Formats: sequence, C-alpha cells, structure tokens
Amino acid sequence: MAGEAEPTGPAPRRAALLRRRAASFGHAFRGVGAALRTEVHLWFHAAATAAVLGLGLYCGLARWEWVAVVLSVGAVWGAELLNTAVEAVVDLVSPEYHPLAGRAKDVAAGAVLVVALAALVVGLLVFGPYLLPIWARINGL
Ligand SMILES: Nc1ncnc2c1ncn2[C@@H]1O[C@H](COP(=O)(O)OP(=O)(O)OP(=O)(O)O)[C@@H](O)[C@H]1O
Repeated sequence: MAGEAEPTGPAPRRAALLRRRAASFGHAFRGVGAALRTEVHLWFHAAATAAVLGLGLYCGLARWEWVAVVLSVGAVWGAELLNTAVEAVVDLVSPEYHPLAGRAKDVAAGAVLVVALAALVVGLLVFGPYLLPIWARINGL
C-alpha cells in the first residue's frame, strides 16, 4: 500500500502479503460486480449459467461431463469480462471514432463469439445423449 512502511521480520511480512492478496481478491470481486451492474447481457449469462447447472443436476452428469460444462461456463464468463474490460479501456482512450478502436472492440467481441460457440458444442455433446431420448419419447419416436 502506498505510504505504508515495509514490515520487517517474517511474520509481519507474511501478514502484509496475505493482506495484499485479500485486497486483490476484493478488487477482482468488485470488477465482477461492476460488470454485472453495467452490462445487462451478463444477466442473460447468469440466467443461462443457472439453467445449465440445473439441467446438469437434473441429468445427473458424470464427473468428466461436469468438468467440461464448468470449464465451458467459466471460459464464457472469462471472455465476457475481458470483453467488458477491453470496451471500457477503448472508450477511455478513444471516445471518438477510430478504426483501431473499432477493430479492438470487434476482435474482443469475436473472442467471446468463439468461446460461446465452443461452449455450445460442448453443451450439445454433453447434454445431447441425455435430452435426445426425452425429446424422442415426448414426440412418440
Ligand atoms: N471509438 C470507436 N471507434 C470506432 N468504432 C467503434 C468505436 N466504438 C465502438 N465502435 C464500433 O461499434 C461496435 C459496437 O460498440 P459498442 O461500444 O456499442 O459495443 P457493444 O458490442 O454494443 O457492447 P455493449 O452493448 O456491451 O456496449 C464495436 O464493435 C465497433 O465496431
């Protein structure tokens, strides 16, 4: 922390390190909270995440299937948050129109699209075998 004297001795140094780590976690959670407050489409992601996790419980997914689903959901959230950060930085440094600013935003949005499409494929591969028989039964096939 600025202006704070460096602690001496192993125990105070460890305590200071832990305080800094805790503060970093606090900043990260504040970032997620700020993104949720400002980006309405993240609420759609929150609802989709809840639906996917609920469906996973309903289907009784195997351990490896949960691994694939949790990694996919986490990747989409990570990409969305990075996209939000890129948008904020671009708006800060280039509030006026600039082709590079547009490209930066488009590429960041493209990253979200790629991860979301991969997550969709994972979802079809994982949930397909559980949901297809139910769909077939409902349709009398
Ligand atoms: N400063 C800029 N200079 C040039 N093009 C820009 C600029 N800002 C935005 N754009 C273009 O407009 C598109 C939409 O930008 P915008 O900031 O509205 O993001 P968005 O994708 O609608 O996200 P959100 O709705 O979360 O703000 C960008 O992908 C980019 O092509």
